[in-house]
Amino acid sequence: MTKLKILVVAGDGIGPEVTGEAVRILRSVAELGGYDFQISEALIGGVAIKQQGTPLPAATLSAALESDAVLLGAVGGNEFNSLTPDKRPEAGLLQLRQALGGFANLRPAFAFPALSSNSPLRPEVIEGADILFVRELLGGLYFGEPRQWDRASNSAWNTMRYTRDEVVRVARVAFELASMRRKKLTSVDKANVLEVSQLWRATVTELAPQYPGVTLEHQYVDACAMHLMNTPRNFDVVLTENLFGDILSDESAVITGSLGMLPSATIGGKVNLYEPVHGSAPDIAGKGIANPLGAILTAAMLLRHSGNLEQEAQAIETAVRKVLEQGHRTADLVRAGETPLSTQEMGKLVHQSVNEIIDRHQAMHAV
Ligand SMILES: NC(=O)C1=CN([C@@H]2O[C@H](COP(=O)(O)OP(=O)(O)OC[C@H]3O[C@@H](n4cnc5c(N)ncnc54)[C@H](O)[C@@H]3O)[C@@H](O)[C@H]2O)C=CC1
Ligand SMILES: CC(C)CC(=O)C(=O)O
Ligand SMILES: [Mg+2]
Repeated sequence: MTKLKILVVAGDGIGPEVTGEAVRILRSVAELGGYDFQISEALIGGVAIKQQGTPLPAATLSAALESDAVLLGAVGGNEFNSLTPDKRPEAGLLQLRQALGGFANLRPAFAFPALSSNSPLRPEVIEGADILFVRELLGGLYFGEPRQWDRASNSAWNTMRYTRDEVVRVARVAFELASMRRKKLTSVDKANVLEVSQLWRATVTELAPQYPGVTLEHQYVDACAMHLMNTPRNFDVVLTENLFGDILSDESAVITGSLGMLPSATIGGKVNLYEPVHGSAPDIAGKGIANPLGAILTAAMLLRHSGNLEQEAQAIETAVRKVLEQGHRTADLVRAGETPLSTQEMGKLVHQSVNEIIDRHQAMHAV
């Protein structure tokens, strides 16, 4: 029997709202499949600062390290904006990522046919677009030392630093995933001006002969940002460093129709970390209107990568597609004149649909 110890760190803003819907579905998958999912919760981010004075309490960190998978909502909030980065809710997430050790953040972004009119891009541009970002998650500017805001000299600096080994390990993940997909890898950098990008490009190029079935191309990040919007179908797997991947994956929400649609999984470390791509969305938090589909699709990635439950992962993905095809939309996806569903209403519809798909599958196999 599949056993999974899942730690849920819902965090701030819409984090608890959207993870609530993902967890409801995970519990249901466990019940229908007879799996043993032990799901517990812990504090992270702004809520942890308020209750315990730190964005990543020791109890959260140890519970995370003892889990098979961590499901995160989002962290951050406007009330923390005046704090220095090391004290902010986001620091808790960066510390957690570092401790869990996952360095390859997989961020799929693809066009849902039912949402083609939600994208400002023309339907013929996005139709069939299916991109997998492999974003390096433990290096670059977010972690590089030195970092400082020196008020005396009115200057500030961060450091983008990578070692060859750090590039090799994430590039291997990207090459391998590309070889299982459409066999094209686009490595994104800024090698025309940054030494760190020259190391990145040289390292990726050096690995390429080990993956003869994969076509490798390089793009500068500025041009890539434009190509993603003009010709998204030309991309298969996109490999990039931490900051560039953060930006390009949010940009690619335009292909899908909403940032609220995008899931992610971080693999390669001691414990995999699963989080939707979006943040805590303070502008809509507490209203019950956030789109839970990114978080729900994140739960599907958790079942696939940590539970080896491919069938259940696909059941969730199919349910999301179906509910969208039936015309159901949260506020971020409605068009003029349409009535939006609440977060919970959308979650319940997907939940129902997942149950029906799994029930049907079980009935077929019982015959
Ligand atoms: N993984 C994480 O915990 C992340 C945290 N953040 C933090 O979140 C806070 C807010 O950052 P923003 O730049 O506003 O980014 P954001 O991703 O929270 O929101 C950007 C825009 O997208 C909308 N949006 C995001 N998720 C949505 C959803 N599920 N349904 C409907 N609409 C959605 C928001 O309403 C907002 O208009 C900041 O403190 C930031 O540092 C940002 C990104 C990732
Ligand atoms: C630490 C996070 C706030 C950075 C981010 O935006 C992300 O990982 O998507
Ligand atoms: Mg981001």
